[in-house]
Amino acid sequence: MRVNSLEFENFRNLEKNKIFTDKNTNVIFGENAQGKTNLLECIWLFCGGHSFRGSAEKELINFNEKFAKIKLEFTSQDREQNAEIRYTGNKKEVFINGVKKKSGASLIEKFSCVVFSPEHLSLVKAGPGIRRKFLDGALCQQKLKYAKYFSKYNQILNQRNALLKDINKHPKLQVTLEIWNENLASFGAYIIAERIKYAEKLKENAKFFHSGISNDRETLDIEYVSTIKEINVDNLEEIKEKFLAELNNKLKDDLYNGYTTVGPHRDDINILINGMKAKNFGSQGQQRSAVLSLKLSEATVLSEILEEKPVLLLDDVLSELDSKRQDYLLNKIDGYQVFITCCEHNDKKQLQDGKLFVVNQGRITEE
Ligand SMILES: Nc1ncnc2c1ncn2[C@@H]1O[C@H](COP(=O)(O)OP(=O)(O)OP(=O)(O)O)[C@@H](O)[C@H]1O
Repeated sequence: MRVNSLEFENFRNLEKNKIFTDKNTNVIFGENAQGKTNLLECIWLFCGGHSFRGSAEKELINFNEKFAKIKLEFTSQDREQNAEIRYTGNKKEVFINGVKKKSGASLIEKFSCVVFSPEHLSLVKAGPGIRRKFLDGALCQQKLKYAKYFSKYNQILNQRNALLKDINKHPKLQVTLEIWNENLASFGAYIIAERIKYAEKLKENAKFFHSGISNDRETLDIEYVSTIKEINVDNLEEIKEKFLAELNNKLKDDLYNGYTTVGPHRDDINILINGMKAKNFGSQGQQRSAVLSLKLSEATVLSEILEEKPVLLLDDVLSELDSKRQDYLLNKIDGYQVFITCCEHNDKKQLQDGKLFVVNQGRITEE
């Protein structure tokens, strides 16, 4: 998959323009607050979702204007296609190959990107909730069944937690707990198995990318850590039984706390560099490299599903990385079209092949 050109009018601070992109690497260079991230965001919106900065649609329109228009010409499955999004207030109209679509969701099947933005560093730095969200987000996108089971699991979990609180006041209610345990364990077993399988795939690819970024100096490992032990992903019935046993073991704790203390909602993934937890022992550069490797790995797994490589949008990845790591990101990610922002002159000089776009107060020029 690749972007051929991008056109925008009244989009954030970007001056009306049409740019023709390189099929491999595109460096977006400029000082702070010039519009580099706005340009990546503009491409990202064609994936059908919302702004990766969580902005409302009307915030995408230039402060002084009433509408914005963005247009993408891209190649997917060897076919040249185009998509256009028009924003008026909080209203959005989507056109694919000139045909108006009912909703933005129709873009999802047409165009895909994987984005890295500095907020993704929380994958290493923050608590387990962010890492679970990373796994669940990817799996919900890949498998409808996962999305359904995940939503069911959370409903049942909320109901079980409410019941735990009620039992403290009305102990007779405890007999009704069994049915919630049974359901929680059924859906939970599937979630755990799918997450472990996905984490395994991520691990293999992330190892490969991290060894490239670090010039073979570091080994990255990812391990799924479950509150349910010794799991065989091919035996859902067995996982369910183990989950049920664990729910019974922890019943006293759960009643005391008023919430469920075991299950996939309490699981995590460990991200290890050279065998040590990146969160506790990794340098800034190592943590950034680990997250990048994870995101590149996510893109590889997605490529297998799409049978085509998604476009990579890398926002502000080069800072805190030494020149060898930067060289890998600028010149050695094979087969992907990459858009990468930077604000240091030395960083852009490392680009061996591809296009360089300079952003100055929203005006984009090709150098
Ligand atoms: N709707 C809008 N209309 C006009 N300007 C906007 C709008 N939304 C954001 N901006 C402006 O865009 C600029 C920020 O652009 P952007 O986030 O792309 O910066 P950047 O070049 O990526 O900077 P940095 O290197 O600091 O990350 C800000 O000056 C902001 O005021």
